[in-house]
Amino acid sequence: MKGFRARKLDPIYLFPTEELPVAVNYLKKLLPFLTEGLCNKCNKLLLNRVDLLDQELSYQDPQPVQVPDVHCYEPTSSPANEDIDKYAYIPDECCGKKDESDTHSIGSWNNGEKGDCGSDTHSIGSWKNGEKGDCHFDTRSAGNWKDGEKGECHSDTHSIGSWNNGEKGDCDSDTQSIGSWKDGENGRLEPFVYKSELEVSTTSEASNVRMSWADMAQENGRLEPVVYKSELEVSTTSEAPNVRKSWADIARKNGGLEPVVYKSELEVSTTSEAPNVRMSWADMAQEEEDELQEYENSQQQSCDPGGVGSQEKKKPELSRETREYIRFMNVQRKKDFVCLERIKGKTVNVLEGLELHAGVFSAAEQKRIVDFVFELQEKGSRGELKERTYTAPQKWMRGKGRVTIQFGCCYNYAPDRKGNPPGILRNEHVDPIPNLLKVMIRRLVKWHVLPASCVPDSCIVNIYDEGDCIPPHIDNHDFIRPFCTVSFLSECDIVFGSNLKIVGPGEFSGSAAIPLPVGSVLVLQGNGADVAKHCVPAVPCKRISITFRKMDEGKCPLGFVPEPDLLGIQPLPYESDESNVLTVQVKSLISAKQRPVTRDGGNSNLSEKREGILGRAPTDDLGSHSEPRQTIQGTHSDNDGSHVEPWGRARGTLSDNGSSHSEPRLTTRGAHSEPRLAAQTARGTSQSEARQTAEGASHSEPQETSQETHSEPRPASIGTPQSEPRQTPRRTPWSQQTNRPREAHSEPQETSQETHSEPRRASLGTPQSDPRQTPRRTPWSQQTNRPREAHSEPQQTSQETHSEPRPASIGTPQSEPRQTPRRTPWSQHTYRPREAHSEPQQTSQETHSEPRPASTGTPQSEPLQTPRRTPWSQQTFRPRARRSVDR
Ligand SMILES: O=C(O)CCC(=O)C(=O)O
Ligand SMILES: [Fe+2]
Repeated sequence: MKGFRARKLDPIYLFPTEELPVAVNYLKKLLPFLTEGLCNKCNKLLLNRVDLLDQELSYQDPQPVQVPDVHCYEPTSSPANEDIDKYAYIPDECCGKKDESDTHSIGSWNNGEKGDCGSDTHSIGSWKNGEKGDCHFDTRSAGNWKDGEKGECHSDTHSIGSWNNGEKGDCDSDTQSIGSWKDGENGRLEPFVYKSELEVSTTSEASNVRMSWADMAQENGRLEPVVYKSELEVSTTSEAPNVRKSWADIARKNGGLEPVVYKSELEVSTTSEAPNVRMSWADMAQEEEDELQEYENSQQQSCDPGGVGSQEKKKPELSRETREYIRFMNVQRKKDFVCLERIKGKTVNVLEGLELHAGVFSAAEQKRIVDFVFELQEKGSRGELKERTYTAPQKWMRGKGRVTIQFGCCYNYAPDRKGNPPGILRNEHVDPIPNLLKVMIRRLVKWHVLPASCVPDSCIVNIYDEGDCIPPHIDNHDFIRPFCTVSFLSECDIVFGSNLKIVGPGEFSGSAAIPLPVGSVLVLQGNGADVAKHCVPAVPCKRISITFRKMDEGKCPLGFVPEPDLLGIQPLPYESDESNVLTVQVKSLISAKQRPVTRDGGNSNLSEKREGILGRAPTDDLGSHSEPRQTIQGTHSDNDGSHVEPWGRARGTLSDNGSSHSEPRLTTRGAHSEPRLAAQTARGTSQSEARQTAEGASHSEPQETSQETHSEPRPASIGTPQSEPRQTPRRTPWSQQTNRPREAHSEPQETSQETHSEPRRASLGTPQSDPRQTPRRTPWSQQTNRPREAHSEPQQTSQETHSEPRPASIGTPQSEPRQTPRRTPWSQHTYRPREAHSEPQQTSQETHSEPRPASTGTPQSEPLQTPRRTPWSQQTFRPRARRSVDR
């Protein structure tokens, strides 16, 4: 302690005192890096210094560490405690609570060969460095260091910046972690983002590409007719998949978007492989009379002269009711997600119950909502919201999590220092749901996104800065199902699986990665909500999500009064037959609209070629796109391409096109078109039955079981090269995702590796040589459903495996030494069956090795440090490759 005090002038003391505990904690966690390559002496010296700091801190603040409260931090009375509160220090020790839930860790680091956590682990900065550091029970750790051979965790884990860095750092559980290690440039909500967006949007080249809602949104109200025109043009082109550039795409560049980028997007967008259906929504975004616009008008009558408001003041030709109905009918709904896992000997579609709805919020609406969220954030940061409403992580801390703003109830994602369990804190109060968000709720119910029986009465706004994440978790059952989350600003993946793994700081791998398009609504229920955990790995650029949930009646905050204007919401009538006047009217309007326009001036029947945000659209009429929830179930089991189930046809198309893809998984492809039935059968059989199985088993089962559990059967034909050497997870685009069963047992050994090499998005068009340290995203508009060039990547089988189709035009140099994850457009994702058991190692690994979208086109030899993502359209639910992050 003496020596320590003598070093009081060390730079470490430039830190505010209250920040030291976290700094020291991080230092401890970073020790493996800091000491790597050092001689013993230096190593010891460094260790001693950190240790001294630690001792000093203990001396200064003997407070016990607290559990991280990811979404809802405990208020504290002192700055020092505040830090602790927010980052939840918990002793890293097994406390014997084997309730398969909630591991709360901050910066935990499993560094052993097997870093599996089989239980409820609450750790902060725990460091498992041994070969076995197994803990199959509730472990609460803070900054501990375990030298075990296995540090396994099979449970609900809430971690902040946790990092499993061992060869097997499996966490098959609910992990609530805040954060990736990132430079907490917190709250970079500078207006210039918008400015740059605006700049871009006004460039001539950009205008044509911007047909997405997001594109329009960035116009900040200046929705020039030409934009709509171009949107329409684009949308009618047959192949141009993606013109949609999100604000975030632009925003992330912080103003640095070169026109050439847009140009290339345009080029891509005009290529004709994938039509863009979104223009219809965009067109409809002009709905000045819709609810959101009305809200806008009522809230800011004086704002935006010449902007969206005035633009849209043009006299609508149709009644508001008709226009709303058109929009409603154009909502694209994907409800057939499939990712099979083997749980307790049964095959379970862990994505059963998930739905993705696109086109629910127009670009203009998104813009309003995002602006409103930023206003809320500012209010919160100024202390103008209730204490528990607004929570912002400390800016100086990497992996600090994200800003959260809660309404309706205070939700404790993890036990807090007061000992409150996860769930709704009935004695805490937050602000009521703002009007605009209530408008959103009404939209969600009216448009059949959420059932009228489940009108949300609470919500949480998540504001992710680049690098922020939400760790694996299952939403607490204080909220009933379904619930949903709406995405804004930028697309990102949400990863699902019964056995999610921590791959690195803010990086997680799982069975399936689903891209969340800007403006989309993901509905969670069934297995997708309760068997699979979900997480959002560190986002490549700023993102906002709003999660709407209805509280269980018995769990509402004391004194809670339901919002009167959320009562009695009536869903719009939906009738698939011609008896509904609106339906007829809308259909004729839409078919008229679709017919003529193509970008090149030719005629094209949009209905034949367009591709929706959720994948390739069915070739039939509107009904295909807009079928409400009730149609889903029946549709799943049959693959007849009926328009009740639009995506079945979409998948068929993809399968058919499989041969055209340059990706080497010919077998897989072949398998795609053929085994669909099998897949669906599997799905059908698994859903009801499997859920029960999975419910009890998925979260906390011991390893032996889990091994079997997770080893899924798959059609041999879909074999993914077992030998793939990939180091990091990759994602495959959505549009290529099919509902085929994953391949089981085809993989030789270590599951985990594959596991971690899972879903990724192959990069499109992002310069590989890019010196940036942070992930770049490829503009939506560049995302195409073209097969990526196969074998262009330097390595072996895996390469093949992962070389999925990608837009040739957007080809990214394969040899580039990328450091950060890249994403591939979801339009290329396919849900192919995962390959099971192809991995070389032991059972436990298998246990945790989840299905992953086979990769796509990324060179196996790539020195990636972080997971890469593969475009949606290329995504398949193949078994994940073993974890790629080798130490
Ligand atoms: O940000 C997202 O899309 C997911 C949010 C989420 O999982 C949650 O709020 O529980
Ligand atoms: Fe969630």
